[in-house]
Amino acid sequence: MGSGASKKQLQETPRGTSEVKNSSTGPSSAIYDETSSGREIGLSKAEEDEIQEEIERMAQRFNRTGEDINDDSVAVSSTAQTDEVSLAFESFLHKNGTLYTCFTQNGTRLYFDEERGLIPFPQELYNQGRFIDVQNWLTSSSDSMENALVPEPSYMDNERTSGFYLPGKGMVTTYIFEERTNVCKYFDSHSGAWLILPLQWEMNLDFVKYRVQQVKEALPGITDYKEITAALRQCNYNTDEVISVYLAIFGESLENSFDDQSFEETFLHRDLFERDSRIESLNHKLQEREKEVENLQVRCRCMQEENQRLTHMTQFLHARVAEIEAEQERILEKMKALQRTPPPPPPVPAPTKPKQLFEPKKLSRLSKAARDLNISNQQLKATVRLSLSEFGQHISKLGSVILELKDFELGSTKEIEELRTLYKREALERKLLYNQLQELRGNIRVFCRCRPDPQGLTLVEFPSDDQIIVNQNGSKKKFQFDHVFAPRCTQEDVFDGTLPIIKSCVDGYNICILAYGQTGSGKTYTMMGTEDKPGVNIRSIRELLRICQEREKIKYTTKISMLEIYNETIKDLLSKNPSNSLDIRTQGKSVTVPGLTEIVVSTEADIKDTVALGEKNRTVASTKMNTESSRSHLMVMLHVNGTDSISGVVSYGTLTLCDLAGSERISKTEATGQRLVEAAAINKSLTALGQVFTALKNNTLHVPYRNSKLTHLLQPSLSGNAKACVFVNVSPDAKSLGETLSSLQFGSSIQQVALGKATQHIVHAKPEK
Ligand SMILES: Nc1ncnc2c1ncn2[C@@H]1O[C@H](COP(=O)(O)OP(=O)(O)OP(=O)(O)O)[C@@H](O)[C@H]1O
Repeated sequence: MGSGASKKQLQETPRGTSEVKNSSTGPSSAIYDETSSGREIGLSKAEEDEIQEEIERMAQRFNRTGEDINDDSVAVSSTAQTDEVSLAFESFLHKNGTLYTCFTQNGTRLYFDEERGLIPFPQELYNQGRFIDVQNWLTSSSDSMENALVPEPSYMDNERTSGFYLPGKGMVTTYIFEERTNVCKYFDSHSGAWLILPLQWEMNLDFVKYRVQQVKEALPGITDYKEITAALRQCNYNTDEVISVYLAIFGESLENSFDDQSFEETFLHRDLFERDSRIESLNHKLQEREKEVENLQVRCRCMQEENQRLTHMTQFLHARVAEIEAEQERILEKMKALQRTPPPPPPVPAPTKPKQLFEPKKLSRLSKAARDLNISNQQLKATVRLSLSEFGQHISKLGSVILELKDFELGSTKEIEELRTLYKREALERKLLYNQLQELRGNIRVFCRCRPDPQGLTLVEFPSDDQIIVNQNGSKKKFQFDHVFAPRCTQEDVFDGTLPIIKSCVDGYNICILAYGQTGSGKTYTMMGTEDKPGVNIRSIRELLRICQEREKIKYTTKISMLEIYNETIKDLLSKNPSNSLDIRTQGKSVTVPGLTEIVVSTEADIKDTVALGEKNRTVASTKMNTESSRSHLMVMLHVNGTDSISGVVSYGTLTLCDLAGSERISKTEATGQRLVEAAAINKSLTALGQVFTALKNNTLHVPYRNSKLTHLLQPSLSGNAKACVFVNVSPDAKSLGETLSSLQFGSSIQQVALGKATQHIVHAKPEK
């Protein structure tokens, strides 16, 4: 291969386009004709030679000679001169982002393949890309290239790392890799540059559309076309890769559906997850701080004790010194007195030798002992004084350490207070998020209420406002609910818990509140309450009336009906003949009780009168039947219909308040006769209720609503149209342990029942003129 390519040759050599056109047939050549935009690059002779030499070197390195290449070539002209090289370099941009630099030798377009060396440019590539004006292309992307050459600041490393919540996987770490991906560009004739095609336009390319469709068919759950296009971009337009990425993240669920709601749920989940981890770390910090303070307090106490001990010791030493001084004084006095004492008168001569009372020897010994005593006393006093001053220093040091500790404790207590406030706020926000999620899913809210025990003996504990622990033979069983109302909670507290759910009744939602539990556990107290402490029934009706009256532009009618289900018969408690039984009628999704009395209420007095009438009839009926009220299910229904005078929207909401009969097992009641019949009826209806919840939880096609009058009547409230809330009432006493556990288990199981997002019952009527 020579280097005889001259400028003249370059000019005379037709542009590569026509050469290929001549040597190629089929559709590829046509495409090439349209797209080629190769440009000759003006080079000096020396540069040409240099390039030529480089090409030769490369060919040799790969043991490829010009002849070898010609053998391989498909479209090489045999008559062409072997040493003629056209230095009209052309750049071919493949769809996959590869840029081929070609040149023409002996009328054949060649390019350098890293594996095979110099080879003819393959025919099949012509319709897989296009020739580009490399200079313009480089100019258009020069900014980014320049940037690429500038070393990135170190913080970029951190910017590339991040975290993200993926459903089913939790928080995952992300890293922005520098990988080569295909980029779809368009030629902007105005600027003469290749620019990145915006995603929205890219979606309209047949090439992309086809692939998006493929992904969509494989994963019908993904509805966002733009998102799929973006994913395709990232995966070099490889549909298989996109599909496997989605499946890896979202799993099989995408093969079914993944609608807006699921996305919303995902985001809520993420927020919830983040909040949980924040709460956890706050909790951790709080615990650490509390431990620190506890340690400090212990240290402080030890120091104070030490201080006290030293003070006592100092006092004792002071006293001892005083004692010694007094003793010394006393001895000295005694000695002086002795020395002063005159010798006694000579005794009456006796036959024996007279004995001296104070021999001089003895006296001098005594005085020596007194001197020694004095010296040792002085030494002792000096030692004590030294100790005392050391003690004093020690005590003052201790005092300042104690002060420091107290300061520190104060600071820590403040910090703990702040942490506690933060913790409470996080917990509250978490609760709000959780509620939103529950709302979205349509989960049944389950509240637990524990009644007080008159004897004060209790087997239950309340570690937090959403947990209850039951102590059973030494082992502890923990249950978690949306809220747990401990015995000290008031009727107001309980009502506040239900308020967010109840309120939406005025906007056309069906709301249902059930009270479940054994006899005497406080169901009636929770729902109906007493004269001075009204329960959820009266309070919620009162609140709904208040909201209705507040909304001046919407005209509301509110009606109450009350019924009782006793031994599988329905009694109208507001009727003049409450003992007459009524039937249920089903029409489509609506379930009604034809003939059921509805009384319009608009004031609190109306509510009280109506509810009192219902209760009176219930008592009359139960007396006639020789039974107790708790042996039947009571349902109070408030129908709230509103008409918006401006928009003409009419809403239909119903609030169903249901005080269920006692859930205790027949065996425990030891019922016989009439009581056995009642217990069997209750058992049947509560079992049916359990079956409905189980079917809903398992998403089965058939939900056995019609297995009892109770579930049949509750169908509209438990079939995805409504928001439902269940109170699990429990007693804390030992003899109710079994029933308490079974009620709590029932509550736990229905917590997972998701009714789906509640539907608003509204119609658009013509607005009033
Ligand atoms: N939280 C509470 N605070 C004070 N008293 C309560 C509470 N819960 C229940 N009681 C009292 O306990 C007694 C039994 O309660 P209640 O009648 O509400 O139970 P119940 O579950 O409805 O029973 P039944 O199934 O027989 O109707 C009542 O005297 C009630 O006033």
